[in-house]
Amino acid sequence: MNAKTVEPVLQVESVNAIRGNSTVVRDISFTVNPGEVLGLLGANGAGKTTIVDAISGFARKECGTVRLLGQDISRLSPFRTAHLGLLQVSQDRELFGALSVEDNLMLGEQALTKRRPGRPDGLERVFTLFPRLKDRRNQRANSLSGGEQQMLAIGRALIGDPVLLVLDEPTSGLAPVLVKEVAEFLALMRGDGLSILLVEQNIDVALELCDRFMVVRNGETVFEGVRDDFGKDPVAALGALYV
Ligand SMILES: Nc1ncnc2c1ncn2[C@@H]1O[C@H](COP(=O)(O)OP(=O)(O)OP(=O)(O)O)[C@@H](O)[C@H]1O
Repeated sequence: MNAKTVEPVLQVESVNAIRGNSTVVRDISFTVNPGEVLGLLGANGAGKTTIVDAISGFARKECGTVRLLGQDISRLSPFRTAHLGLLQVSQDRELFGALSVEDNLMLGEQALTKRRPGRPDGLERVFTLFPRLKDRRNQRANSLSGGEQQMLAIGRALIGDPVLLVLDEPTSGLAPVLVKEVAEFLALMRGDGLSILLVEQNIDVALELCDRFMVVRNGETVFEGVRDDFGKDPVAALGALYV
């Protein structure tokens, strides 16, 4: 495939983003190509969430451009970017605890229905990918394990048929056994050819899943590259970029 002919799913150009009254992210530029998993990495407070929030419209941009499949989405609200297929799963998952697994998933389908009316059943596609959600379809979301809740939050985004899936630290706060489980279902999604922007602090998970890596520190990009760029000890090389 000729790389020059492939239109990126996401193009971010020279974005500065604001939290409160401060510019906490400066001059961020990157692309996500179709079927690629781009890892956005960095230590606590480096600016990862602000970057993805600026892309999806949750955080204010001071300047810069964001394009989704070539369309300028820089000034759109999160609601509009979601309807164009940029679906973000936030760190706190934002599930409706008192609602069933199935009802939580059906809420995700609303984004799809507005964008592409008439598309057939997404629920079954999610249940095929995550049979455990099918087993628990009538259970309340707040009765699920942490890993299952993450699976549900991602399933709800998948049901909206994302052009780009943005995952903000899906393994955050999970016990090691659940981190492994989440990594396994992310690998399944990767195999499905989804385009994913993955915010991740866990170096092992990132190295396992990402095609390319971008590391930020103090709101600026300090590294962009592929696994081979890390040399013989990628865990150490990547860890050194965090500090
Ligand atoms: N509402 C706010 N007002 C001012 N500064 C903020 C606000 N929210 C976040 N910040 C600051 O912005 C910077 C970037 O935070 P951000 O949450 O994007 O980092 P992060 O890399 O996602 O961190 P974490 O991994 O802890 O979620 C931090 O220095 C943080 O203190």
